[in-house]
Amino acid sequence: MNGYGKAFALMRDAAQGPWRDYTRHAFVEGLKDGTLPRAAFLHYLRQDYVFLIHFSRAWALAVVKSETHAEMLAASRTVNGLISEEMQLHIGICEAAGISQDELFATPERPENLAYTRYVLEAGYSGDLLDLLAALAPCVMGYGEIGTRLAAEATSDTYRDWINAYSSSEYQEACQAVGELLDSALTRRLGADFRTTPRWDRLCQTFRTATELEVNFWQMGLTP
Ligand SMILES: Cc1ncc(CO)c(N)n1
Repeated sequence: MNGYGKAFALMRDAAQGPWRDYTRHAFVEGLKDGTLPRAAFLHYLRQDYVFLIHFSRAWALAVVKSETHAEMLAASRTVNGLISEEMQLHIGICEAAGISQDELFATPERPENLAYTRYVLEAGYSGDLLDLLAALAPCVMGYGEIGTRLAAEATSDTYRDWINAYSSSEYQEACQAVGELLDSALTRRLGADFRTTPRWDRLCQTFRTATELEVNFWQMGLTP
């Protein structure tokens, strides 16, 4: 399961344990077999809507931290995809469940949620595009992997809309574009042998921390 680029595969392999905890979390398995309680799913979705607000801000910061037109284009496309596609999924599912947009927008942010997005934003504020992308990659590609696997393995249609959104060709193409952006940004700033540079280990550490914060986010989802 790959196709999201060279650097992503290396960072994921360096964070194997947390990556497994993230992509195979009990919450994910509940989406797969339909045993996840509806209340937990809706609670998660409301928190995730708030997450996506700050996540979009972090991708907007990637436009600010870009050094080429191609980087700006890739980052701004991701901002647009988040705001015009992914957040619409949340609004639509919540509306169908009787949660109005006003209620959704007024969702109080849980600390696990806040910790994650502000960690990502801080990586970008105090670092360069590489620090920011290392913190952003687990979110984008993790859901890409989860979506692909669940589309193949789901034994229930209960959460099919959610699974379809993240296994869709649009979302998968977005993951591939972010993978290419990560590879090219690394090569531009650190050279083709970016793995052998002093910064590489720190970037892998940022990727690992963001992955651990994803695990906490699923755990929060299980406790409405
Ligand atoms: C917590 C979280 N991580 C990643 C994604 C994918 O964008 C999401 N919607 N929510």
